[in-house]
Amino acid sequence: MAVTHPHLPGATILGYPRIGRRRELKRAVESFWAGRTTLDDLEATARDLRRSTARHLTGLGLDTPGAVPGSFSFYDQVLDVVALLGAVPDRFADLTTDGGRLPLEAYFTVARGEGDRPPLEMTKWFDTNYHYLVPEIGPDTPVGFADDRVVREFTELAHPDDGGRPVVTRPVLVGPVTFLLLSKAADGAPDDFRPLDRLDDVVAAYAELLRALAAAGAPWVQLDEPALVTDLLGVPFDEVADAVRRAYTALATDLSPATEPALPAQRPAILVAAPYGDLRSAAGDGLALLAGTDVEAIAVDLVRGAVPTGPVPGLETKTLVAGVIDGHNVWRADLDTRLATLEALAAPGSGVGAGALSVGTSTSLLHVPHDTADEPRLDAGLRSWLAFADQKVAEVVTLATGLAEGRAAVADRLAESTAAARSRAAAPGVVVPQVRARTAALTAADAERAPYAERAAAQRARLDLPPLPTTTIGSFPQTAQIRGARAAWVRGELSDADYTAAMRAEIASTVALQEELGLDVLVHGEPERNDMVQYFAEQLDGFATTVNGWVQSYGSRCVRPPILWGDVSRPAPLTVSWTAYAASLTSKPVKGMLTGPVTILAWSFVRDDLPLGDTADQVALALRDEVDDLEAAGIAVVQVDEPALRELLPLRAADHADYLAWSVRSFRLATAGAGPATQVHTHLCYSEFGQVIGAIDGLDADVTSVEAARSRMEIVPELADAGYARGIGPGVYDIHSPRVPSVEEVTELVTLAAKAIDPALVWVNPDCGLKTRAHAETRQSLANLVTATRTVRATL
Ligand code: MET
Ligand SMILES: [Zn+2]
Repeated sequence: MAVTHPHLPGATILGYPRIGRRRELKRAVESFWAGRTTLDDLEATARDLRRSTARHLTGLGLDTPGAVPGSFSFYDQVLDVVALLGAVPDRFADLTTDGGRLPLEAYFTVARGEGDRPPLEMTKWFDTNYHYLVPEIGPDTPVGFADDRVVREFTELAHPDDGGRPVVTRPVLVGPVTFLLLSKAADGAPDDFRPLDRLDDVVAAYAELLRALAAAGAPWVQLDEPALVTDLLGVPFDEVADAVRRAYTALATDLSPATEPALPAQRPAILVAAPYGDLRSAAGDGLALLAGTDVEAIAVDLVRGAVPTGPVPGLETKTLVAGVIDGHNVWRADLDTRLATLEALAAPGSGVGAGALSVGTSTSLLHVPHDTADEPRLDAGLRSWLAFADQKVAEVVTLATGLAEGRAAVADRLAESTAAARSRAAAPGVVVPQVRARTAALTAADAERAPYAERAAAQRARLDLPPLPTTTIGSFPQTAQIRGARAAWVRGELSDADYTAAMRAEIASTVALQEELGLDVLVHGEPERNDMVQYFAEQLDGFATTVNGWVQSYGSRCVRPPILWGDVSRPAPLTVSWTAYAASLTSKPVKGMLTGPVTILAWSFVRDDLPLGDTADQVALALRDEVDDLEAAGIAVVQVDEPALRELLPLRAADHADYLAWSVRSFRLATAGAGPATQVHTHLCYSEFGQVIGAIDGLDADVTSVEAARSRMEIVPELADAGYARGIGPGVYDIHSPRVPSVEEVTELVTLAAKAIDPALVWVNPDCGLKTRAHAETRQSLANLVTATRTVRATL
């Protein structure tokens, strides 16, 4: 039975950036890690940040109880649930206190590892650039209500001790089903054990938390269940549905202890949020599923997901939070059309039958920067088309006012939004006829190179490489000295000429090092690149970069994604002078290094007024021109990195074919201008590639290097089984740690690879670029890699 509950406020957001407008939390956490401040200092900074954020959001118009999300986290929202439950892996068990509580210091240890205790693994959160920590759950992992931090954070804002304005927030947590579906089985768990087997225990702990929140006076709680919008978790919909039904039947009930049945319902009203995609798919109807439970409200993503039309049984007793403002991108919304969507949903004749309607964001605003006002250097026109988190809050509030009071009440804001949309559509650079004409004229032949056999022969003749050629993935250590030179150059303290000289000196020593080590295909080392996407975005037309547009990538790590706002073209060569300089220093082949179209899009804010595949073609053509210029400069090997190929894979299986078609095509467009004697490499990392094996083959690169050390070359037999028959460089050591791999270790992995596929195809290289490593360990690791390769070569 549903409890009587207050209506959800008319306007809300699913979450807000938590790192701080000036990255206060990042600084505070890092200085605590460095031992410069105490735990008390850190807690105090965090409390101030929560307080100022809550009051700020109230001031922006989220001013009714429950409207402000309590979405703070010290590191990661999934790790927060691990802490809530005390569900820490055995190797950290000694860090918990009585009752399984994980003190904050230990919380960070679980996130970051310590000595020989590796941290939880990290992986991408749905189709975003945010990384969460993967819980490890086994049959005996402790699960209980171990930590009341959520309750304390609620209370501290509802009853502030600084005499300031109280804010009644809506605590936000990852829901129990999504938590378990994102977990992996703990080491040593029986083969048939799945984390979801612990659902009842986890739900019991959430029920206790809900009781405690109710006792503290929380009217609402938000449980995020994005597991409902994806087919990528490998669990059939029926099983997810069954888990959701069980969890929310247990939670959305009167939680009074059985011994005191006369007590009123002892829990907050529950909002289940399903961000990042469509609740309804060929696999099943998640909206009907949630509507059939007794939760009080459901938040749907109406940016990615379709707007429901027909009746949804059960929805008549619930609030529908219509996520019409994109939480995942930076564009100002066309409020007029969004309001029309809301009006249609709210109309008594709409047939959807929601009991009440709230206006919300499609996802948490975690994925966008704070405020466009912090970007004074951005072109004023472009800035007026953007909405960062604060602008999005204002949009939500405007729409809610328009819905409640009629269009007249927000007429001026609707008009402003329409005017911004018009100015954007008409602005120079948004549509560039020459760029459009070039993509429109593309034919299938533009994505085709000569047959592989012909290429392979031409490349053999030109490059004359030994069997098992050795190479690296591109970057060499980005030392403090390199970064210092760049910072001084950006500040204007180092002249262009001096900066170029400093980078050239770095390139020269990197080339010398590779020659000394005896590597076969050299690289220039990428010292001039601040970041593998930003470097290109800064030079291509159609992109803008920000100064304060930080978004959390993981933990205290933040990135500033470029904004792709217009048609993309290449005004001048991007990389040629550096690569050509490196090549002038050696007689060995030097590999040119480009970032591929999919990765450039994945790590930027992309435009919403052109299909992604079309934008990818534009980027591809810019890169194609660069490949031409590299060839003309005599470069014989060009690598186009696509580490994000798997990351952009849509959450729904039905969308995969289309995505794989345009992503593969854009890579081929970028590279197919290369003549047969030019060897094209690609590089993939960061994920399991099982789901995109066909696409890897489809890229038609002459050589593919791929992260493989931690999985012990697993990808090689998979590729061989799929009929892949071009060069393959499975990574032979993990570059994420300073550990130097031994000769024996590398020998073993190279041997493994050479057994799993035709040894004539195998290349030897690290898992990924070396930019985060130090010099000494890099030299030693690569020396071992070369020695090991020579040993295996001798056996062939
Ligand atoms: C994340 S993939 C990185 C590839 C790039 N060429 C590098 O070596 O840094
Ligand atoms: Zn990589």
